[in-house]
Amino acid sequence: MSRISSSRMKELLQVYFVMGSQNCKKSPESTLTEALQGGITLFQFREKGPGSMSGVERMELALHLRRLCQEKGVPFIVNDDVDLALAIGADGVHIGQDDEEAARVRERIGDIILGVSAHTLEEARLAQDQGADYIGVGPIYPTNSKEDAHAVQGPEVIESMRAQEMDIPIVGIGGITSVNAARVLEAGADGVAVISAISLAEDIAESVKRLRY
Ligand SMILES: Cc1ncc(COP(=O)(O)OP(=O)(O)O)c(N)n1
Ligand SMILES: Cc1ncsc1CCOP(=O)(O)O
Ligand SMILES: [Mg+2]
Repeated sequence: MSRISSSRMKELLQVYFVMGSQNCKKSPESTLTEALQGGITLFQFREKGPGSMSGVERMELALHLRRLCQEKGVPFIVNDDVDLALAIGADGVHIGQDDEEAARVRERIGDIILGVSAHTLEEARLAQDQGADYIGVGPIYPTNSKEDAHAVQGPEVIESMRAQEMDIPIVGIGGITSVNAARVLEAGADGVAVISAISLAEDIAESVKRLRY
């Protein structure tokens, strides 16, 4: 296997659904099934925060959701937990600045997808040098889905990274909806990463379609 190409990574980032059972009104299985029917291009299992599962229950949920993604050919990324990603044969891992160091994670995971959160140009450059395939930038807008989120940055942070010749695949995250997604793409993002605009939507498949450009 070899590392994913930048052009393929950019395609996969178009509508990136990030979710754990704690984010869902319906069951996580139905929520993901409907999101897949709507056309999400990438999925991140983020079972974390108040109300989330742990232990065997969490592992079983991960395996079930991974199977749903496999059936639709959508890559399955695990948030934070490199051991879980390796144990279940995930397609990738997403880590932040407070997680295990990106260079070390790259050594452990081989060529599967590595996403790293970056809030500044310096963090973005370091992530790229340490083997990230994409960076997640945000929160772009205010979010209710992450208690310890950094300060809101606005789409300008992506504009400024692109102006400094950062060509790495970028996904914006935080408070993104069908109303403001176009602005995030205009700023230079390759796609949008979303929790609540999909997981809490009345019509989940339709909410995904409205995020696709
Ligand atoms: C696509 C994407 N971008 C950013 C994040 C945030 O990661 P992190 O800063 O490690 O925070 P947690 O999600 O772990 O709480 C993400 N998960 N996905
Ligand atoms: C995981 C994460 N990282 C930065 S903001 C955020 C939460 C995004 O959730 P929402 O799309 O509901 O604002
Ligand atoms: Mg993290």
